[in-house]
This record gives sequence, structure tokens and C-alpha cells, in this order.
Amino acid sequence: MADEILRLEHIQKELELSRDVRQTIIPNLSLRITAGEFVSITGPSGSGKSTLLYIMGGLDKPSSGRVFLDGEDITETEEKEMTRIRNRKIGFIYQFHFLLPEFNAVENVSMPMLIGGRLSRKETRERAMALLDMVELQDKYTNKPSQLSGGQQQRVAIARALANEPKVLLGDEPTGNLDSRSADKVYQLFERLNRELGQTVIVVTHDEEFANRAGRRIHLVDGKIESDRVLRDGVPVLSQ
Ligand SMILES: Nc1ncnc2c1ncn2[C@@H]1O[C@H](COP(=O)(O)OP(=O)(O)OP(=O)(O)O)[C@@H](O)[C@H]1O
Repeated sequence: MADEILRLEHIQKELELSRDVRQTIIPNLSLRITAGEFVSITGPSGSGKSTLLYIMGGLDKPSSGRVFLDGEDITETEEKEMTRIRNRKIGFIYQFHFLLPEFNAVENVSMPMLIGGRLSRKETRERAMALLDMVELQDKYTNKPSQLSGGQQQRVAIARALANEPKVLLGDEPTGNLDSRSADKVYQLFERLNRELGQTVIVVTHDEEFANRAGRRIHLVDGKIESDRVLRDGVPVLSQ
């Protein structure tokens, strides 16, 4: 399918807790995400949301099953190559921003572009500034993370995640550490990126309101999809 961006086929994830104790976190999960979707993933604590997101982003491997990203089977891709694919195709945003404290906003946003090595230093800097403009931090170019509020730090992290024009933006509780006003600004930013730029967004969240603002909500219980619904204005319009 031309516009399919992510496909998980019969994913199983087991953890070996000790030599003879194994825990199945995800028993058998299949899922398809189309380019341009805005998906929220919800579920009780420990239901496997982060594990699923990490498998989608190639940060974790399933015990069995297959993962396709942008048409490419990444199930057995070795870590060095996976790092390269991630840098190019995945933007990851965590609950804690993981900005580099000694670098300012422009330098932090520049980092994935410098690693990618496809733009000149001047182009990199210009693109970093444009991305900071887009997240409304045009007056904070030279601020270091400690000179930014929590919400501003997270917006720098989003600008950084967008640096290499990723196919998918993945967020693991990206507003979990923010007050409600800053969280709302971050939600609005995700919505705008999705609506105006067609950015595919997949976000794990505990926030009911945010979860229902997505176009599709997947609810996990014990590593299984309990419901997978298309939403319009927070209301399910059809079951998948
Ligand atoms: N490295 C690990 N070692 C042991 N158990 C783990 C490890 N990583 C995850 N788990 C277990 O796997 C299960 C799923 O964890 P996961 O973090 O994916 O859930 P979650 O739904 O994201 O939870 P939360 O909402 O609390 O972040 C949990 O029972 C967790 O305790």
C-alpha cells in the first residue's frame, strides 16, 4: 500500500526477567498506520504502550513478528543501520526533553542535521532557526535549556525531532511533565503539524483530552488492542 507508513505484523514481546521467569508484555499485535494519521495510544500503566512505541520506532525489537517502516522491513536491521534509519525517518519526543544542556536552542535543533550530514552548516543553522520559528521560539535561539521553561524546552525538542523531516513523529508522554497550559500549547503544535503539514503523529498519553483530540485512538490492555477507533471531534465515528 503506497501510503502505509508503519505496519506491525503479529508482534510479540517477551522479557526474560530471570533465567526461568519470562513475562509476555505484548502477546500478538498487528497494526497498520497510514501516512498523515494522528494516532493516540492509551491504556493503563504497564499495558505496553511505551514498549509498542519503541518497537514502532526501531528502538526496541519484538521477540517475534515483523515491523515495516516506510515499506522497509526493519525487524532484523542491525543497530548501526537502525540508528541511521531513525535519524532520517523517525522523530522521537520523550517525556523529558533530553536536550543537551551546554548547547543553545539552535545548536540542539541542528544536531540531527549535523549527524545526517546532508546540509551545509549555514543551511543547517537556517533550518534550525526556521523550525524554532515554527514552534514559536523565534526569540529564544540562543537560550540554553536551563534558560527556557519546561514547555519551551519541549517545543525545542519537537523542533529537533522534526529536523530531518521524519516520516513519523513518535511521542512518549510528551506532555507528561508539563502544566496544563504548556501541555495545551504542545497539543496544538502536534495538531498544526498534522493538519497543515500532513505530519504523521503517534503519541502515547495518559491525558484523556489529548487522546481524544487525535484522529484515531488505540487503547491497549495487557499488551492487546482493546479498541482502535477513528475519532471526529473526540467522538468515535467507526470501529476498525
Ligand atoms: N526493562 C524491563 N524490565 C522489566 N520489566 C519491564 C521492562 N520494560 C518494561 N517492563 C514491563 O513491561 C510492561 C510494559 O511496560 P511499558 O513501559 O511498555 O508500559 P506502559 O503502558 O508504557 O506503562 P506506563 O504508562 O506506566 O509508562 C510493564 O509491566 C513493565 O513493568
